[in-house]
Amino acid sequence: MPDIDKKDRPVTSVTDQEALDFHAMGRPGKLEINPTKPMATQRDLSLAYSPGVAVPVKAIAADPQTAYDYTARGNMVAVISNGTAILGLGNLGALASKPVMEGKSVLFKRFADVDSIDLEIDTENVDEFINCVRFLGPSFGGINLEDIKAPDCFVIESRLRELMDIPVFHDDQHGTAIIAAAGLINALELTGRDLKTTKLVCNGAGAAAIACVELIKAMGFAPENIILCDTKGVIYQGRTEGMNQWKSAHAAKTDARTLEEAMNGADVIFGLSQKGAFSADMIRSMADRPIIFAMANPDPEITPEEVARIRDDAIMATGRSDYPNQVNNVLGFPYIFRGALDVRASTINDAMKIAAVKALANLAREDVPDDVVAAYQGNRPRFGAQYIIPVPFDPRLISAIPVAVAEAAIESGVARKVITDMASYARELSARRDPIASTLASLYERVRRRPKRIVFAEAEEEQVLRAALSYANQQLGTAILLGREDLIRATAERAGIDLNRPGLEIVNARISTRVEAYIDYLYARLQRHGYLHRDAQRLIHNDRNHFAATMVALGDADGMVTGITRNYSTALEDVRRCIDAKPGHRVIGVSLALCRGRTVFVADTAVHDMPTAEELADIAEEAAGLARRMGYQPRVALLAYSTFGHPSGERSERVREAVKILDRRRVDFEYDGEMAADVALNRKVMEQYPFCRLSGPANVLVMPAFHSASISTKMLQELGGSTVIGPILVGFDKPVQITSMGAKDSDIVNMAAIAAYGGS
Ligand SMILES: NC(=O)C1=CN([C@@H]2O[C@H](COP(=O)(O)OP(=O)(O)OC[C@H]3O[C@@H](n4cnc5c(N)ncnc54)[C@H](OP(=O)(O)O)[C@@H]3O)[C@@H](O)[C@H]2O)C=CC1
Ligand SMILES: CC(=O)C(=O)O
Ligand SMILES: [Mg+2]
Repeated sequence: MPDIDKKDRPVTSVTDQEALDFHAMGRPGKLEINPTKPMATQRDLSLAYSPGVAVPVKAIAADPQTAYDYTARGNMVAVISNGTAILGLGNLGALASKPVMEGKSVLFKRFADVDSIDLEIDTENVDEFINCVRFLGPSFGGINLEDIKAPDCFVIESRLRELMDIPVFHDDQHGTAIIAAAGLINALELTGRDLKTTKLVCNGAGAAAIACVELIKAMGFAPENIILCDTKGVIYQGRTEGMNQWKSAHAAKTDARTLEEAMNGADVIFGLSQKGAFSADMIRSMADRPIIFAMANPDPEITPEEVARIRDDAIMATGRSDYPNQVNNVLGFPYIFRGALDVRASTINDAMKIAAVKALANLAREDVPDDVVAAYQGNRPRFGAQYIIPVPFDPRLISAIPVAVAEAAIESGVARKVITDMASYARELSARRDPIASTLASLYERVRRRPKRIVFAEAEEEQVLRAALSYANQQLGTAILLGREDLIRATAERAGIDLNRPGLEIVNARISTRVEAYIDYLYARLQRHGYLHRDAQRLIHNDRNHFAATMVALGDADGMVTGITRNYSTALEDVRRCIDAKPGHRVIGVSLALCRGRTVFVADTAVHDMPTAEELADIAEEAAGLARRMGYQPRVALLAYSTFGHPSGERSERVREAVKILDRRRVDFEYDGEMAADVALNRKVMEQYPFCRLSGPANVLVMPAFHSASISTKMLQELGGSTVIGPILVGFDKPVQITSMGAKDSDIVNMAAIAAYGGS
């Protein structure tokens, strides 16, 4: 008998006390509501409430579609339950279902930026429930029904679908069916099975089970190969006990009467019933390489550890987050509603569900990005028995699934808004989840229009190769992979990266025909700085940063990215030996801090330790230039601990002097200082200085020294929940970007895109 494999143990687990503490800490529960408009002044109140609010009221009365423009309806989904089938815990009532419903609402927001509110309706009467929900249509863009027991859920959903003109979707039915079907397609592929001949048993004949069976039949699974079981055993033709019309529709022609008999020789078992429903003997009796989806929550019908004790050839999935292969509707409902809302679909139909199944199944077969690896304790999942379905933290889900759903809605005629440019819709979707993506979206777009050749100086490293591949895949240009070809190929092989795709080009420094030209160039630059010809030879032959930077200097590449294998200042010195500052410019580092929808440029976060007044003025100019190139109107604050002379002090003197230098230079952007950070960033505090020349809160902060720049950006990141991009190097004559050591592939590709943009 096989040992319990380490891979089958939960990757995390929580105690009951931890779960209670988590829900109780801070503000109890998991949800709060935040306004989207300022509500600070008398004028704000006049606009948001009386009298201003009357204007959209009249507009909506005249044209109901404008509710999507003037209210939150179009992005708002209600999660509604009566608590009659809470997970696999049974009927514990409406109130007890609230933690699950709050959880679903939070997942809507977290994964797909859909606003959502939970509504627990305290009735088990089907008509009362329907009457309660049917009149809520004006409030929501969609209704997500949850944890309502069968068969009531079937009646409730179908009646509400008739009565309401927005999507009504019972998640336990269709969400579960979509994910299970996607996992099943991949598990069949991995075990070499055909949909038409595979034998499947489904334990449970409630909401989730009936929908799963219906969906896989619609996708081509042979009805005669499926047996459903419930608490009374096999649902066979002619059975009368505990039946309803939904079970009857799937009654099997079989002699099997118990789950045990049904599972004997079965290829696939779906558990949508209750904890512990599968015994060791049942699992033992299944066919070779069985597919076991034990999806009951919170505890599966059988655990992966138990299965591993019985046999080692199974593909095993559960509904839980702490085992591999989580077949759970969390992978579906946020993204399916996202796509449906974005095209204002009147319903979620079969075409949209099947599109979601295919998109999910396909995604699991692709290489995963570092963000997923980071979310899963450094394990990189690869398509196989332990990874048949994407993981919930996969950032690609937000663009892959809604696009497929929206396209299917449009094609099947249920969309009330048509999206014509799906590629740009996919980019908008990524930006919804990732503030970096949204900030850099227009930059990426510009690079796509004028693709660039960027040299990835450390291409023997796996994350650099992934970034290069992503750079090429995103049509940003050609990624030049610098390194020893045999090592690059070995890394690519290990990572499953195909180097033969267009947009990737290997440059082997050792055999490049350009080596002599690069040595001559470098020797000419360094000979009066203590370097011999053989030193230049050594740097070009042995050092990737010098080779890459010289390539860029001599125009063999448009830009470079490096930094993974060497600390920042060393990499910067390497580059500086090969490339100068642009005439009249100074090389500095600017970090972008993204916090609650606000972007602030902070400088200098890379080069100058204790800048002089002259240098501070240069830093202000360079940072303002970058802000402008990235589409912002710069408002530059030169920061200090004091504000306009108070309290006076020697350290602020340098900053005051820098402002005077900018005055003399007659620069063409707004700037002022010296000022404290709250004056710079808070309109109200700034109003105490009516003479301040900034027209609004600063978006470029010039720090008095490197230590304050570094400390403040790191504090913003750790305490303020900000996302920080950079430092971005500006001022070099040729585009060069340096990442931090250990940067993820997505960080590297952002830096490569910024380098490419620098040359645009
Ligand atoms: N992983 C996922 O994403 C999801 C998992 N689920 C899980 O599926 C299960 C069912 O949920 P749902 O369909 O919403 O609930 P329902 O109440 O609608 O249905 C429950 C079904 O399970 C059957 N059942 C209960 N216990 C057993 C048992 N020991 N043996 C055989 N059948 C049994 C019931 O049989 P009978 O008809 O005879 O009463 C009924 O048919 C839950 O554990 C839930 O957590 C649900 C949705 C999503
Ligand atoms: C996951 C889920 O919705 C359930 O178990 O009911
Ligand atoms: Mg549920």
